[in-house]
Amino acid sequence: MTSAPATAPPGVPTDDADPFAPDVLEDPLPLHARLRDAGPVVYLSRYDVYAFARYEQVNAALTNWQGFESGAGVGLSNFRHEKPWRPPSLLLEADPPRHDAPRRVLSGIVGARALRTLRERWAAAAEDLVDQVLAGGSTELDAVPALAQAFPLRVFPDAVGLPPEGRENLLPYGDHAFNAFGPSNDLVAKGAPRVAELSAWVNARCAREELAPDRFGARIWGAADRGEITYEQAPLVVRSLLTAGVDTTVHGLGAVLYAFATHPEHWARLRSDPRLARVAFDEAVRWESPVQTFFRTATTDVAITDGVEVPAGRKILMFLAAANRDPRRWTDPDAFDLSRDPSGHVGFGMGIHQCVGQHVARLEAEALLTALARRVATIELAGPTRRHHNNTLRAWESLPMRLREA
Ligand code: HEM
Ligand SMILES: O=C(O)c1ccc(-n2ccnc2)cc1
Repeated sequence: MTSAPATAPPGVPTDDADPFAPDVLEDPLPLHARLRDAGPVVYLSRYDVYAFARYEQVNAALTNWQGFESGAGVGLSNFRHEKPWRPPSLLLEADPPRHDAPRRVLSGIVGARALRTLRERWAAAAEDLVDQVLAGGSTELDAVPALAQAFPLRVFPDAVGLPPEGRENLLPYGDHAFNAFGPSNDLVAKGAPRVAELSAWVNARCAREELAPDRFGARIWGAADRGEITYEQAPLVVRSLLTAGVDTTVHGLGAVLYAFATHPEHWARLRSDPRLARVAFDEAVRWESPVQTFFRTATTDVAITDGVEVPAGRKILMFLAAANRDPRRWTDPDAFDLSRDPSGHVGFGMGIHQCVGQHVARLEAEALLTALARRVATIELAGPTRRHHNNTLRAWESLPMRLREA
């Protein structure tokens, strides 16, 4: 804690922490606890933003789209004052009414009902991948490239209808996009040299002629044929899928694999009842929160608690991960617990912007975990783990693991 700078609002505690500093990205838990304990809202003087770390305030902000808008950007940059690095998202960075039609179209294409036809195909793809990694019997591998990255890249680009060439661009493009929600720090600078090339590749893939028929991408263009969105909007909606669709699930799968590798008793439970795969994934998303933070902008003076308000035009920083471990909301929040009911967690957001891809993520996780549970008796760490730093994502760089075949 430091002395409050001039612009600190009266009655709001101040903290000069840098949530995007390497030591915090390596282990954000102490900062999350400090911010939760400091109060319902904390002024972060370093970035001139208002932080919400408790479940109550994060949930309230997520569901108050009128008071806290996305249209000025959901990163630190305020689009009212700064030019976005790319044309804003028609979903993530839009408010009603502009947000409504793109959202309706996308939820019709990647929503739970729409995915039923993919269930068997993705289950088979997961079994093939597990057969491949277990080819020589029990094995040691790095679960990040071998499973967490390999499986989404095996199923998602095909589901979108992308051509086979260049798919290796998806991960670095998404990594940069998620860094770009944060401050212009070393992580953003690291991605800068490739932004033009990666953006050009992604933008080119959004064109109708690039996309295989009757897949997610082509169906977005089909919605434009029916007048549900315009032909100008269609490629940007495809871009949302390409930006969001890989890095998120890669790190969601990394989180759930790490959770099981460090909780052998839960792996045994999953093996005895593979139906636990879906709740295990949601508990891992609560526990690890692969997407850690998002910003909003106050559209008016918004009252938070008695006498404390966020002034119009200011940015708030919602610590989804801190809310997901708030002892005011969760019993034993730091435990990864398969018996817990994780519903209500904010790892996928809440309200009108709640993750439209959550069903894709759950289906990928269910497919991979079920295939592993069938074939792998024990899963354990087999060496030092390494974090991958990103301004928004909680991620693993390396998860050395030993898989003992059943
Ligand atoms: C573990 C995986 C994932 C996590 C943790 C996650 C998390 C989130 C969160 C927290 C939001 C809310 C953003 C906000 O309130 O500003 C969100 C929105 C969104 N997600 Fe995801 N996501 C995941 C996977 C996906 C996937 C696989 C897709 C695409 C197939 C996707 C597409 C979207 C889109 C388009 C939005 C914006 C929705 C809107 O603004 O109406 N996400 N996601
Ligand atoms: O429209 C975009 O570019 C975009 C949309 C959604 C995400 N996202 C974040 C968490 N789940 C998905 C990222 C980028």
